[in-house]
Amino acid sequence: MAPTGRAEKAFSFMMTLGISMEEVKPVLIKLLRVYEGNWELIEDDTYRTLVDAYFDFDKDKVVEGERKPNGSGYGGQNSTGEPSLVDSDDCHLLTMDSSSKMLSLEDRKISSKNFERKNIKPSQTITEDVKPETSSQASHSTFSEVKKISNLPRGAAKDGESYPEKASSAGPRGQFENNTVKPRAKKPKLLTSTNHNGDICVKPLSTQDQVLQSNITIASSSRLEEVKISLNCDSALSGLNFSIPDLDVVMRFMDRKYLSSCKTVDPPFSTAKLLNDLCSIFLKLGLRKGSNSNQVNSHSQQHVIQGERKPFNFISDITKGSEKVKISLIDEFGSDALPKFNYIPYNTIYQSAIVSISLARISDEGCCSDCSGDCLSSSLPCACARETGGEFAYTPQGLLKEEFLKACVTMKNEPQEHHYVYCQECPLEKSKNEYMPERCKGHMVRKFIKECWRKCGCHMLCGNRLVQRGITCKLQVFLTRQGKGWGLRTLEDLPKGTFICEYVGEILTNMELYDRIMEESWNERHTYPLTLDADWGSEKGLKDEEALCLDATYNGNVGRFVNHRCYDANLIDIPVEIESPDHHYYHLAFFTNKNVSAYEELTWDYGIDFADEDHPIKAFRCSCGSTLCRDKKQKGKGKMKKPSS
Ligand SMILES: C[S@@+](CC[C@H](N)C(=O)[O-])C[C@H]1O[C@@H](n2cnc3c(N)ncnc32)[C@H](O)[C@@H]1O
Repeated sequence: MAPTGRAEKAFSFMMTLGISMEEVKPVLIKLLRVYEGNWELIEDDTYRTLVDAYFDFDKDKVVEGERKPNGSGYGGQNSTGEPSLVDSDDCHLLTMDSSSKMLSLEDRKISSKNFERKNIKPSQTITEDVKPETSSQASHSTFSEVKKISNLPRGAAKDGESYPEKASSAGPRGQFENNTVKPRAKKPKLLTSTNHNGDICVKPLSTQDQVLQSNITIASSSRLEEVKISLNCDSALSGLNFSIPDLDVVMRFMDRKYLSSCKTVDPPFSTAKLLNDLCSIFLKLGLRKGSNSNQVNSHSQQHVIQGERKPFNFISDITKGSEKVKISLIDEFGSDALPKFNYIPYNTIYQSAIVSISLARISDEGCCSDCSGDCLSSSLPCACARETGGEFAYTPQGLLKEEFLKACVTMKNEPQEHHYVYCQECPLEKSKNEYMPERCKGHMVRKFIKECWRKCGCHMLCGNRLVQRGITCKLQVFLTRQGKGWGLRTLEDLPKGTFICEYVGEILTNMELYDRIMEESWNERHTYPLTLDADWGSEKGLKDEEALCLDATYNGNVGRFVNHRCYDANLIDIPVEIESPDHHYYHLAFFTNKNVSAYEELTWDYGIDFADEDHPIKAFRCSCGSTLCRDKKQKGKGKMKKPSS
């Protein structure tokens, strides 16, 4: 029996706590029985009941060993005196009731093996074997090469024409000045191995030295750890199946116990109790992990012999600590290789791109040096709101304003002739054929947001500094089921207008991108370049070094995982000016354009025109699943009308 949508969501949520489907399933079935199928009670308060029930179940199973007869377990009362939910006999029967689509116990055990660092080979870094690239090859482009560039995701299209998508720029948080990505090795093999090192993987499985590790820092006053709280594990634990649990998971259990459930206001609360609980949760999770990891080894051997099962993968933070929030990655099916790229939180110049950032270029009229505090709370909008017609684009709650969002969505979905500008010499056409470039096909005029920046007098927490403060939502990279590869989803409900993330990559000139595509076979399954062309049409004689693109193939952030959806995607990409007053360079930020529920995939419309016969080689066969899908080659698709916004 395949899990229902609600069960799937519950499993996905528990996965984020590092608990597999196999482990959750018996508890969930029990709860459903006890609550007579009332899902609300289970889903309430972000699955609090399920987590608590699982935890009690797990505790009884692992710590107490053999379950006692009815009365002391889930059928009676648990140690906290709360009614328990499952009895041991049923539990056994229910565990046998595994559906073929769910991970079996073997899956879970084997999967843990994949957490081992050895499964992700120590990578060569991007600094190895590097040679600078030249862009000179571009001038020798042939017709077939020209065709290849059409493989890129393309920008919002005008009447059936489409162009490389726009993206935006560099270090919103002011980090990229003079940061140049070291020249990339020419062989993709080298580069693609730069991906995940130990920092971002779940720790290796239980070993004696881990077991005996002590003084594990759980909190500190700052990174310097002037004052810190450490956990000290008793060496007697080495005699048990104990392995250091993932601290992130421990903290989430604590959050759940105290914060999400508002237990902090209960009379029994005390700091000492909280810290004791932290220790006991650490112990319980460690024992669970230890007992799992012991089983892993034997089963992973079985895996090799039988060659049937593949592990699933879980990485607790793909950002390597470079974002304010951790972003996990999960492959519930164990069916795909881990993504190979280097995580960077800010756009970074690859080599020749010119991105002028200087305070002198920001005029006094172009910033708000006289402001202080929060610009959004002042009675008159400051100079930084001029770009958006004298009104700030953001609400005091940190969301995009409804009217602004609506105007952007309308422009994207229903572009009019006057929404386009045309270059005299289009960099895109020039990169395809330098000597006889074709006529510019037009670039969509974009609505920009302008954020306050360093010359402004306001606070870093000013409401007009949203994108530059970085990602704050709970996000997860996951393996999609529709053959789209990896995708991005939210782990929490998000209101319309929420900032999700930027699209971050290497800043390349258009020529460099072309060279990159030509030099390499570019046979990769997925492609990640975008064109920052919002300003191309409005300037005469744009220099090559000013016609910029972003490529997240080798270096990028979580934005590189956002898949395409035709028309009714839940994200919209909006150009944001932060540190660079000219619009050669800008940031491309994703915002939700509707309310999005937890565990929904986040998608944006790449603007690809699948019907464009001039570009027979498509970037991909679209499987977005939208009833408005533009890829009419997909079976069962008729002529689709654009939605009105
Ligand atoms: C920017 S990447 C998105 C992340 C990518 N899925 C991955 O696994 O890394 C763009 C690529 O994802 C795939 N993709 C995105 N949206 C898709 C869709 N609607 N249908 C099929 N493939 C899609 C295509 O291979 C495309 O070249």
